Formats: sequence, structure tokens, C-alpha cells
Amino acid sequence: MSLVDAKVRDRMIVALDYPNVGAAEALVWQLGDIVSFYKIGLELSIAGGLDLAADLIGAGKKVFLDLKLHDIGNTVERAAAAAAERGVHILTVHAYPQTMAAAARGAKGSPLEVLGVTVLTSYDDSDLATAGYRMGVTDTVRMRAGQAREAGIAGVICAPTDAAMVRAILGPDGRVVTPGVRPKGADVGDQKRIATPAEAIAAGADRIVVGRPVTAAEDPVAAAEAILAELAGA
Ligand SMILES: O=C(O)c1cc(=O)[nH]c(=O)n1[C@@H]1O[C@H](COP(=O)(O)O)[C@@H](O)[C@H]1O
Repeated sequence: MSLVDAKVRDRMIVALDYPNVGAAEALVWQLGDIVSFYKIGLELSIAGGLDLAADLIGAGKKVFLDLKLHDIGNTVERAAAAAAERGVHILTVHAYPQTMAAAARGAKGSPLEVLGVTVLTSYDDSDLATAGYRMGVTDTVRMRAGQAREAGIAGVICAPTDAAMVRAILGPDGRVVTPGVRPKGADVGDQKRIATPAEAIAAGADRIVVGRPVTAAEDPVAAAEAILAELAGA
């Protein structure tokens, strides 16, 4: 059992970005009680991850289903209702007003937290310009955080570098979850807007998402413990 308390453990979500359920289960087994919250994203969902989500929930873990939904309102509302029905704790949608409002309707009356993905952490200003957006990262995140609040969803996903601004917009009750987290010296990979676990929490994040800093570590248990220790001190 980990030395850090359950509240701190609840702040770290480990992304199970694996090509098959067996690999994901092996990590979950290895991490045991030290990790209480797992993210199942696109790759693993396609490879049987939705059944794994049910198993994890049955085993008392929290599950973040990272499907980044964006579709017509009826489809998003029904998908959010289906996630709520399965006992999922967090579901992501892209932070478009129509999409967020639909997901809020689907999740209504359930504990499911719908989070709007503001601007992906792999994007910078020039990536947004290339994609045809008029505004840069900061203005887009600011606008989308406000629209998430208006849509009545639980909160947003943003980079740790946006977390302070987003916290000010959402207030103390809004959920601010930050991927793009890298312990000092860790490989950055394809992330562009990053900070350390302690910096993310200090900026106002409720929870951090970590994938490769744990999954690609030589010793995933030691890597997860080190991040938890950093969060405990933050
Ligand atoms: O929604 C997400 O979780 C997400 C949003 C975002 O802007 N950036 C981002 O990296 N993520 C996810 O967070 C995880 C980060 O993984 P690592 O870069 O390996 O730590 C991946 O599973 C991404 O899909």
C-alpha cells in the first residue's frame, strides 16, 4: 500500500495508452493500490478497453473514458448517457458549446463528470493558425472555459500552463484536469504545453493525467510513487 493518502492518489490519473487489454491489465496489476484512477483512451477503447473499464470500475477503481466526443447533439447526449450508465467517472468531449450542452444533458442526474477539452496540449499558437483558427491558445482556452461553465458541464481539460487562468474562470467548484505533465527531466514527446506535477497542482489543477512518464518508465511503480510524492508535497 502506498504511503500517500487516498486523496493524493485520487489526483493522479494514469493513462492506459496500450494496444491491448493484456498490456493494460499488466500495468494495473503492477501498480496495485498505489493508483486509484485510470484513463482509457482511443487506442485501448478500440482494442477492448470498454470491457476493461467495466472490470476496473467493478474492482473499485475510477475510470476516465477519454473519447473526446464531438458529434451532433443527439449522438453526444446518448453517448454521455451510456457512459453514465456504465459508472464511468469522467468523460471527455471537445469543448464546442453544442457538444458540451448535449453531454451535460446526457450526464444529468448522474455522478458522471463531463470535461471539455479546450486546446490539446500538443498544440501551440502556430498549430491553431494552421488549422484555421483566428485566436491563439490562451484566448481560445479562455473562451472555451467560459463556454464550458455556461454549458453546465463539470469542468475542462487544459494544459497545466493554462490551469491558473481556467481556475479563475471556473471558480473553486469547477474541475480542472491537466495532461501534458512531465516530471523534471522526463522526455517531453509530442507535448508542447507542459509543466511538472507540482506546478500543475500549484496552478490550480484538481487532477493530473500521466501516461508515458509512468507507462514508459523502466520501473513504473517507482515512477508513479515519485509523482505521488511530488503531488503530496505540492
Ligand atoms: O484528454 C486528454 O486526456 C488529453 C488532452 C490533451 O490536451 N492532451 C493530452 O495529452 N491528453 C491525453 O493525456 C495523455 C497524456 O499522455 P502522456 O503524454 O504520455 O503523458 C494521453 O492519453 C493523451 O491522449
